[in-house]
Amino acid sequence: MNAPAPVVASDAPLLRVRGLEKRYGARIGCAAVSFDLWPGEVMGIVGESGSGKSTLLGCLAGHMAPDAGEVLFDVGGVLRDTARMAEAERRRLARTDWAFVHQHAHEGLRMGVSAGGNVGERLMAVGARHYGDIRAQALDWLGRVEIAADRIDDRPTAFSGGMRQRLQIARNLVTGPRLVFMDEPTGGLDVSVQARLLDLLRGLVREMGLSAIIVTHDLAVVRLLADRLMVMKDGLVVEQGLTDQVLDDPQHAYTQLLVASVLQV
Ligand SMILES: Nc1ncnc2c1ncn2[C@@H]1O[C@H](COP(=O)(O)OP(=O)(O)OP(=O)(O)O)[C@@H](O)[C@H]1O
Repeated sequence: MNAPAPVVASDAPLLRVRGLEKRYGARIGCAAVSFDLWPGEVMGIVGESGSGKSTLLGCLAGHMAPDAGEVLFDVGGVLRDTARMAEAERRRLARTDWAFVHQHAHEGLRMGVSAGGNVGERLMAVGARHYGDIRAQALDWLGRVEIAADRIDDRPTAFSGGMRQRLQIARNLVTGPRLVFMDEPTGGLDVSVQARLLDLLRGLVREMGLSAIIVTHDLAVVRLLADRLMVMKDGLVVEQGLTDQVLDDPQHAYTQLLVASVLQV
């Protein structure tokens, strides 16, 4: 008989990860990753290229199956292992409770559908049916991400990189997800566009009390957005703690190097 699922109190974490490991043949993608994410908390994951950030995010978001460990998510007050639940149930969670903001906006948008449609179809996916309400909410969200109302019928192909990324954010947040995964959300954009997007994200995170996990190689992003920080190297977590603490007083030699290399720029 299966052991009963642990019932969690209201002060329990939203996400509990224990001993997570993913290998690609003999190569480690990530290993021995453990942490708790609390409601309303933003965690940044930083590390050099190949350190395992995307692998970890992919395992957390259910895009790939870990080889070992648990990814426990609070579903109705019960911590459920999302890595081992039925595919249909995980897909439902991905639609209702999670959001995923890709680095490249085109991966998270439907390029052949209007801006309003991109936002509206997510509402329809969670049951909205009234056209007027859907359009009104889409319009409201376009405004929140600073896209002019008269662009609602334009396709994202007619948008700039920064606008596309803001549209992807609107599409992801319109349904009020409980956990948002972001993979280099400001990567690949001009510096001035990055700054504006970062400002916008910071406003939304605070206003909505978002719980989020943000992968980035940019320490400015975590400094602005993340309450807590996890530093990865060669697939392992070498340091984690409060963002300011880790960046201002890094303990691990690799983190010291990372912080120093940014200061020199
Ligand atoms: N599909 C794959 N097949 C084999 N090895 C892989 C695959 N994907 C990733 N790896 C390896 O796993 C390790 C972690 O890669 P990962 O992409 O997670 O790192 P990352 O920190 O996200 O890097 P980047 O910042 O460049 O995206 C690396 O050694 C990488 O070569």
